[in-house]
This record gives sequence, structure tokens and C-alpha cells, in this order.
Amino acid sequence: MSTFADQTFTPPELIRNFCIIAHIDHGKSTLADRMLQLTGVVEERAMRAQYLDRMDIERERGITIKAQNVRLPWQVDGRDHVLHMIDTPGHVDFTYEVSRALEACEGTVLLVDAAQGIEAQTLANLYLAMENDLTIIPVLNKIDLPAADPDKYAKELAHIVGCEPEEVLRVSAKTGLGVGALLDEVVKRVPAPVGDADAPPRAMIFDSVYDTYRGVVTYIRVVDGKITPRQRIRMMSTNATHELLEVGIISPEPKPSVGLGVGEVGYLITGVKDVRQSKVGDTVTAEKHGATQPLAGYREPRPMVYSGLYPVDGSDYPILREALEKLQLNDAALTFEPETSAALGFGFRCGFLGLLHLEITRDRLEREFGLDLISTAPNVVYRVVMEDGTEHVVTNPSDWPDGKRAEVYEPVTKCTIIAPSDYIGAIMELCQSKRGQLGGMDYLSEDRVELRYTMPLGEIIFDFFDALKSRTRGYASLDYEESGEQDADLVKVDILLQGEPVDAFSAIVHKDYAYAYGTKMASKLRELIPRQQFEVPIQAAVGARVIARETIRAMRKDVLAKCYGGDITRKRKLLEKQKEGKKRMKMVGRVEVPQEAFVAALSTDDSGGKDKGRK
Ligand SMILES: Nc1nc2c(ncn2[C@@H]2O[C@H](COP(=O)(O)OP(=O)(O)OP(=O)(O)O)[C@@H](O)[C@H]2O)c(=O)[nH]1
Repeated sequence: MSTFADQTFTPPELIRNFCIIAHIDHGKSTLADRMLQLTGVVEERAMRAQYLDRMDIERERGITIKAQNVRLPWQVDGRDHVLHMIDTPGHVDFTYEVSRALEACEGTVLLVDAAQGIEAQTLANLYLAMENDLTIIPVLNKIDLPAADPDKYAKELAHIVGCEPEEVLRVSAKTGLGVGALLDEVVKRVPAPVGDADAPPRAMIFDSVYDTYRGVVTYIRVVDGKITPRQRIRMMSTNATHELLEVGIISPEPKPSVGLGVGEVGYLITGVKDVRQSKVGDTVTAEKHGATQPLAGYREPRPMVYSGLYPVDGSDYPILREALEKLQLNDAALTFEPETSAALGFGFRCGFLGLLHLEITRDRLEREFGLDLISTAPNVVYRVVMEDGTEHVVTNPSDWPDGKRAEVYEPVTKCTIIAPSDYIGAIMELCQSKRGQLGGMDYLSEDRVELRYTMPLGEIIFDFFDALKSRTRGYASLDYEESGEQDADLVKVDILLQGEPVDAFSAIVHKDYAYAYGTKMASKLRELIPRQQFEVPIQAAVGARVIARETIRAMRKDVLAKCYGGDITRKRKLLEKQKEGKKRMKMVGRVEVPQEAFVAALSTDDSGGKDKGRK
């Protein structure tokens, strides 16, 4: 332990814990870079853009660090302070994790682009910060830009934060202008952490990542007592105990330390191999004489959106399983279980926090594991109460219960949309068509509004964000959070080929939209499925009632009919070609459906939401 001889625990009154919250692209990473540079944590020559974002250097060092949670020394009035800058995931899918990260802080820098003003994620994060009682330091960034209008946006920002426009700081993260003054303000305005140094230790986990070499690295903020190496600890939500192999701080590389005291932020390593054993939001205490009350109510991450993932090539199934298991090591929120689809074969029913989570996961499976996947249309979780009082939780349309349903509940969200006021009409029209209910509307400045809607999650996960963007020429920003459930008139629409239901195409939709879904799917499939030797009716049905129908007419001749005469090689070639093609066919009853038809029919382009613009 001699290497730690020069270290002591930092007195809480010299500690400031803060985070930076901002809408995407408003300059959070650039500001963090400047802070690293200004505090001397990263030397000038080692500095490069977005230092903290780089995963490759983290890998090279054999430890996956989230350097975003970094310790910065800063002197104010001749006293050396320790600032912990804590990064937040920042996307709506991870709201719970954001709120845990916020809880590890006493203050936050609310960063807004001085040429753009407040956006939906600015507000969403601000509300979370307010719920956590954080001191908010409003800051306008990019004041070096010619298009910046700091006076206008200082008013906007002051209005929502509830302060005077003069209290809004102005910086340029790019040039560094005002960043030193901002750090001074962090020390002055953000309260020092309070905690009981003599109490049994309690530390909150606000992040945990899996590292190939070290196992899980857990990021904690100590509230009471202290955490020291070699100590045995207990996770309060599971009662699992571990020995602490290493405790340290990050500045900006991980450095082992004598331990972490009240108010300090750092990491710990126990050798566990799975992030689900070190869960965000859980409380760490000592195994013996530990605390009895966990810090905040721990909440298991709950999947909100489900989708079936199937390998295009059925023989990839074991690879897909292994890949999902690997991803789960670093993603406590990802759930999956095997499922079989008559149409798509063997695959997995996967649960995600939201659409972005789904897209990221799918992307990683395809890129990192070389898989080719079909994903079924995403759906939310429904609660169905039957007339006899039994209840079903439906995460897959094929589990939709037959029989007499008394009530069906769907998850709803509170949405915030911010856009130029010219688009109010277009936005309202769109939201109404998605069963949205207007909750309120406020002007942020004379030409920008905030609209608040209550909207079913099931409607948002389809093409809502794309539609919003196209109706507002990209100017609208959207954020939403879950907000309970409501009963709704929902039905299951089945798609039948020659009378056989194709499970992969079933969907649960509002009664009023059943017809639209049915006709769209039926006509899409008519385009996608080639003619067969016989006529194939395509039907959309709700229960036994057919609501739409298309027909694929029979093929008149078979392929060999064209081969007259004795050209045997040509005949053989044709037969072989047909056999090749058959491999990529799936049989639905007697109907051959090419793999591509499934991919195209389920493609998210016009049936699933893509909201890549958000973070
Ligand atoms: N002119 C100017 N550009 C800036 C300033 N700060 C950031 N930028 C630019 O704005 C863009 C977004 O900055 P980032 O730091 O990546 O923003 P972010 O909020 O971290 O974005 P994400 O990490 O993608 O959420 C980059 O092109 C930066 O170079 C500034 O003060 N002035």
C-alpha cells in the first residue's frame, strides 16, 4: 500500500460533484475537453478532441474506463478543490440511469447552444435535475459563433430555470473563453456533499461497465462512511457479497487509491463478470456491520419495447445466442428468451428500454458478430384483463389471449415537443392522428413553443419521430418519458397466407387503425411474394373477421415449360437455380415466401420508428 502513502481522503467541504447536461450537439464533450485541459488533468500535447469519448485508448490500457467520470483539481481563493465531473447517458431510453447519475451530483451545468436555444432534451434533463434538487448553473455555449444570439437565449434559459438573465454564464467551449470562470462558479454555487463519515459505508452505483480484462468496473459515489480496498462489500438489492480487489479514482486514467470517503466519486473492481451483479441504482455497503437502509429505491430496468430477432441464416442461431449473452454482460437492461416462429424459425424475443436501445443492440449484433438479422415490428407491453378476472402480460402479439377480454391496457408517455411556432398546426395534426392528447403549450420565446402531449408509447415507437421531423423540416425536437398506462380499444390483426396465419406479421393496433394496417400489409406482401403454382389469397383478419384481402394470381407455366427440345444442360441449370432459390425460401403452409419478402415487409422504413437523430 506504500504507493498510496501520499494520498488521503479529501475533506467533503473541498469536493464538488457536478454533471453537464445538454441537448445533443450543444457541446458537452467539447466543454469537458476544455475542462480537462484547463485543470491540467490532460497535458496540452496529449489533448485531442473529445478526449473523454475515446474507447480505443481505454481498451489499450486494458481497462474499460468511463473516463467521463473524472476528477479535476481546481483552485479557488487559494484553496485546492476536487471537482468530480460525472457523465450522464443523456438519452430518453436511459432515463433511469441518467437520474442515478444526477443523484450522484449536487449541481449541474445546463449547457445550451447560443445559436439554437433550448431543445427537448435540454428540458427533459433539466426537469430530472430539478427533481433531484440539484443546483443548476445555466450556461450558453458557442458564443463565438456569428449566429449566436446570447441575449435572446439567456432570457429563454433564465425563464425556464427561474433566474435572472445576467446569471446565465456565457462560454465558448471551442476557444475556452469563459470556461475558467465557469469552474469558479461550480465551486461557488454547487454545495459541498454532506454525509456521515463515521456511519457504515453507503455508496451509490451510478454506472457499471464490463471490461474484458478486469471484469466489471463499477462507478460509485460514496454518501456515508468509506470504501477501502480488500474490504468485503455487499450489494443491498441482491445481498450478494464480494471482495474489493481495487478502489480508485479517475484522473483521467484510473488510479488505485487508499479508498473513497464521503462525497467522493470513483470506481471499484470486485472481479464479477456480469454487470447485472453490479446494478446501476444499487447501494454498496460493508458485508459486516453494513448499513440497513439503501440510499434510494432501487429499480430493476424494465424493458418497454419488444421485438423478435431472427438470424436470416437459421444456422447462425447459436452465434446469435452467444452474441446476446456477450452483450448482456455489459447491458443490464437487455433481456432475451428463445422463441420460435412458424415463419422465421428459431430466434429470440428481446426486451429493450426503448427504440434507440433496440437499434443500437441490433446494430452491434450485426456489426460486431457478423450476423444478418430479421427483426419483427417492435411492440410495447400490454396488460390484458379477461372477463373471468385473469390477467395476461403480452410482450408478443402471438401471446394475445383468445376469449373474452374485459380490458386492455397500454403504456402511455408524456411527450415534450419543442419547435418553431410556425409548425404548431402540423404538429398538432400529427399528434392527434397518433391518439395524442394535448396537455399544454408554452411559448419559450416569441417564436418557439413547447407542446406537451400524453401519447401511447405504441404509437411513438412506429414512425412518429420521422413524421415529426419531416413535418417540421427537422426543427422539432422530441422527448418522452413513460407515464403509466391507459385502457384502450386494441385488437390483434393477423395476416393470413392461404388461410395460414403468419405469426411474424401479426400486430396489436388500435381498433381504428386495424384496417389501415391490414390493407398496408396485404398489399405490401402481394408485391413481395412471387407467384406460385396456385392462387394465394392474402388476408388480414381481426379474430375471425377478414378486414382486407389481396390475391396473388397463380403462375401459368412452370420454369421448365420454357425449355423445349432436348437441351438437357439448360434444363439442369434451371433446376439447380431453382433449388438454390428454394434454400432462401420459407414455407408458410404450401406457400413459398422468399426471405427477402420478410425482411422487406418487416423493414422499419415505414412500419417501425427510426429516431437516430436523438440521443
Ligand atoms: N463554434 C463553436 N463550436 C462548438 C463549440 N462547442 C462545441 N462546438 C461544436 O459543436 C459540435 C458538437 O459538439 P460536441 O462537444 O460533440 O457536442 P455534444 O453535446 O458533446 O454532442 P454529443 O456528444 O454528440 O452529444 C462539434 O462540432 C463542436 O466542435 C463552441 O463553443 N463554439
